[in-house]
Amino acid sequence: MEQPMMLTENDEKVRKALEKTRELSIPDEKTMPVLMKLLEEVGGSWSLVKLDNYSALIDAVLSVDEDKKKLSEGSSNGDRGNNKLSEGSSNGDRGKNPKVIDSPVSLKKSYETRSAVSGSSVQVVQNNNNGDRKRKYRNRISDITKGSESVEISLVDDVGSEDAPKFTYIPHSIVYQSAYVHVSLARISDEDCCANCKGDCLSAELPCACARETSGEFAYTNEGLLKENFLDTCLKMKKEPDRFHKVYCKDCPLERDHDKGTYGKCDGHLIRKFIKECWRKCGCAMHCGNRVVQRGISCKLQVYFTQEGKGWGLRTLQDLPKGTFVCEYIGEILTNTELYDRNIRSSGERHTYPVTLDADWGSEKELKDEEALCLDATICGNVARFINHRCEDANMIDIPVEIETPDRHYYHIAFFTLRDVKAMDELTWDYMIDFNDKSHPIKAFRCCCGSESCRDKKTKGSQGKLERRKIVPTKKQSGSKVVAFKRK
Ligand SMILES: C[S@@+](CC[C@H](N)C(=O)[O-])C[C@H]1O[C@@H](n2cnc3c(N)ncnc32)[C@H](O)[C@@H]1O
Repeated sequence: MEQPMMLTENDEKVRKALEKTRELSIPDEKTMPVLMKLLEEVGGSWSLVKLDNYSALIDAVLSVDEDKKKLSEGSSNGDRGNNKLSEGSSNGDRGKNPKVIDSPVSLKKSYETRSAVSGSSVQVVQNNNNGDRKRKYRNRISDITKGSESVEISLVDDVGSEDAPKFTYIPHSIVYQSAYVHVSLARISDEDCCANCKGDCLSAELPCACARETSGEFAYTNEGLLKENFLDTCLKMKKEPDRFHKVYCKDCPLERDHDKGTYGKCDGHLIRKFIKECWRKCGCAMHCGNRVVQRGISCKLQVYFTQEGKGWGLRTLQDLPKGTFVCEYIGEILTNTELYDRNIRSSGERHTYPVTLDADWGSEKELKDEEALCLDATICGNVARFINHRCEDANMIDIPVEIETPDRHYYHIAFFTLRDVKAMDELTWDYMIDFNDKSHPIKAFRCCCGSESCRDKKTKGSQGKLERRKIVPTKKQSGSKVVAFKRK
């Protein structure tokens, strides 16, 4: 008699497989028996199990759940015979029974095909009880970044109802057409860099020129977290902007009536606190503690389909301490006019993704159109395009970061955690929408944030219902907000 395959969690290969399924919140107890069965089926071939980022294993584990569900549905219909859970393929009744695991040959064939479509939604072809072949979509993309970030970011849809989001993943913002973003070494003066530094600026006896922006103290701790006092001041500025200094544009792009070519009164732009990171002209190394955002995403993140009616959302797969850099807001860099034109042409999509870069708008007498910029992640963007809004008690904040140019028409927007965040918690951001601003020409979405302090009072009792409405910023509050337009 053949000996059953013995697997232990200490086995390196098993450990790696379990890591993958844990990312999808599948407990090890559920994975282990399926993994053993799968290995038996494929003749112990780990290369088949690992193929396409463990898709065979993940599918097999998820199929067990689906099959159990079908079995219980079937038994309540008095249809027990046809829905018996198939233990492999030996009963010759495949047409009627949902499959648990394919034969090695079909498995290999199916996953070879799947590898070719890796990065798009996975189509599972299943037989239903009547033997009809029906298509069911279960979105699970192992890495939406397509290898462009240093970590993989998966996308899962437990609800199983939604098509995979259509957008192009880009890890860095790109000028769409007319935006003026001029990055040049000549523009970086000696005061804006630390050419004489070496290694890690945070370990130096005295803070270098790059700490000047943050009053001679680096914004980051030696552990790579944003300092608490810096975070707290940024939060205060966001919550109580009227207590802080504002600057006013002569012709504010947010107040422009694009049809008449006239401008309303500027509501003012907060003088925001910037982080300034070391960059190319600096003498320090890439591991310098004052280079956090530019090193990119390092947390384990996942895009998932929310249950509350917010569409896709972003969650963390690991505990994150307060002050952790999560990701940057990446998108196409558009001028305000380009965004206006894009919005006019858009057919009122449910989700919108533009964010203004208005931190410097009031500091000049005249702001040219090619200098009034925003980031639009609708067509091209990174994982931040999935961050949903939460009123008042969001767990992240957006902070402007200067990296490659001291010219503040263009800067980075980085998200940091505002408190300790637990693994599997949704990552949220307060978009600063005034849901009660009836005078605004474009209505915001109906908020389903679930916060006790939700500002969208009129939606109380109607959570989960979605309306086709557009994000708009409040004119009274400040921060990296979505762009407003004057529309007839
Ligand atoms: C930047 S996107 C966030 C990702 C989006 N949920 C998706 O599926 O692509 C912003 C859009 O998400 C939705 N959204 C974000 N936060 C929400 C909330 N608290 N309640 C309802 N919808 C929300 C709105 O449709 C909004 O226009």
